[in-house]
Amino acid sequence: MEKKIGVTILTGFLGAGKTTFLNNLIQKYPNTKFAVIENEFGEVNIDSDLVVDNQEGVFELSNGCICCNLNGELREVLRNLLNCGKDIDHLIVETTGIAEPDGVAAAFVGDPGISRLFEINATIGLIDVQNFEFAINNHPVAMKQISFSDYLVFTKCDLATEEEIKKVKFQAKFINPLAQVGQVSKGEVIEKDVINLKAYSAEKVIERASFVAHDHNHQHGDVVSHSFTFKGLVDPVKLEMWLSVLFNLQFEVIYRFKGIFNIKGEDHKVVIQGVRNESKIEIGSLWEGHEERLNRIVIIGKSIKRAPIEKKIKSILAPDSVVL
Ligand SMILES: Nc1nc2c(ncn2[C@@H]2O[C@H](COP(=O)(O)OP(=O)(O)OP(=O)(O)O)[C@@H](O)[C@H]2O)c(=O)[nH]1
Repeated sequence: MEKKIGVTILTGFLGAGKTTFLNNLIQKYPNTKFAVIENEFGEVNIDSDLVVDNQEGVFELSNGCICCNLNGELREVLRNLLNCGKDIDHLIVETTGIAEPDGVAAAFVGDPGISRLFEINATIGLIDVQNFEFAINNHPVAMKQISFSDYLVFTKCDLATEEEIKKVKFQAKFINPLAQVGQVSKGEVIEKDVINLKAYSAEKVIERASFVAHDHNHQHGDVVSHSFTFKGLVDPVKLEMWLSVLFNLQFEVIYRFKGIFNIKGEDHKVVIQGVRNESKIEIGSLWEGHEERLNRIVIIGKSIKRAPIEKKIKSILAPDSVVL
């Protein structure tokens, strides 16, 4: 099978340090051939001129926001990128500071033509520790960016005290308990192997889910994250019906969905992720003999109530199942 091009999406509120991070990232991997897509809201794309040392080219998407009206053009740029004859290992998409990253990720997850050739690695969310409070209190999109990220990088740590950094990290983890975290100060190259996070792989989802405490909810403003753990065999047809309603009708309030299911008739863990109105279903590892077959779900979104989901969970279990 042809090797897919890894895709990393950079998100973060205006001025959070996305372009700075991008340049550091490219320098960190001198042997990786990067293509970069820069989306800028204005007609003139300045950020593309700020990307340094990139051999494989910077593709621009200007005068609109990639998460909404430029999504068709994103597909066009991806096609051009594949046809340009360059040997590309990894694609980085820098979104505008006001973009909703799920719309961009959905293009890579849901479009079969794209997902055949590109493999989403992760969404990296940049958080300016100094501007965090202002951004989340005044701009719902900043909340969404944090909620959706797989890896959160706290920037401008050189300008804040340890105490301030700790407070921001605590709050961000509260908003998104699934994300891994890192931090940078000006000019630093991030240590983590960020282009190989593989956050969308079944194994990584299973690994991250184990970090989230059982059955709880976190609330920050109107963004809430609920996690559920329950025993029993899940009926695949009922599950599919529920998720299809969730992803098609409620995707505007559900920012992120990750679930590991014990499906009736299946010896492997089934991992389902929701990205906007698209979903990704993967067969994960085998349930080990000694392992307790627990279903786990994490949902992050806006003003989501816990009780209806609990009710729904009971209704997707096969009739002979035991509920925790
Ligand atoms: N002190 C300090 N400044 C930083 C750091 N990261 C970025 N900056 C500065 O913050 C400003 C904004 O950084 P950018 O990388 O352009 O931020 P951006 O998120 O790409 O900005 P937009 O594209 O406008 O949303 C620049 O002046 C950077 O030099 C950091 O870790 N420490």
